[in-house]
Amino acid sequence: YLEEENTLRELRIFLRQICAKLARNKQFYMFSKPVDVNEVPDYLQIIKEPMDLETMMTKIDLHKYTCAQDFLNDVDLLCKNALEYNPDRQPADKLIRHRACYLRDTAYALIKAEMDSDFEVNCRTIRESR
Ligand SMILES: CC(=O)c1nc(NC(=O)[C@H]2CNCCN2)sc1-c1cc(O)cc(O)c1
Repeated sequence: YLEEENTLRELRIFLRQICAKLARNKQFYMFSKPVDVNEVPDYLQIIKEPMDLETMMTKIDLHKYTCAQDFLNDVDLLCKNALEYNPDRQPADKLIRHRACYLRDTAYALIKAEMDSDFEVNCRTIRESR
């Protein structure tokens, strides 16, 4: 009903700002679009549920997120995928793992800093009621 739609609209506007800010960061370039299987051919054999910032932006527009935690669950998935696909101690893997953890921690910090906690409680209530 109307108040709920206003709340969810405000959530989408907020999440688009967070997602755009993450996508602007050059360090997160490799997380900004779906993994290119030509670049990493074995990726889909190892990672069963890929996630990236462009897909998350599309999910916002498709009203797939009804609270900030739903969005952060996809941030966690993106990060977990990078840790699983890059387990080695070699520098290339360690750098990608570091950037994935930095992206995750940045997303949580941005949302905690910029989101009213009772706004998120309101969103969770709407999510539970649907
Ligand atoms: C996103 C991700 O997790 C990713 N991981 C990689 N790991 C490696 O290449 C490691 C794997 N272990 C052995 C040494 N190489 S490349 C890569 C990636 C980077 C892009 O610029 C675009 C893209 O679509 C995917």
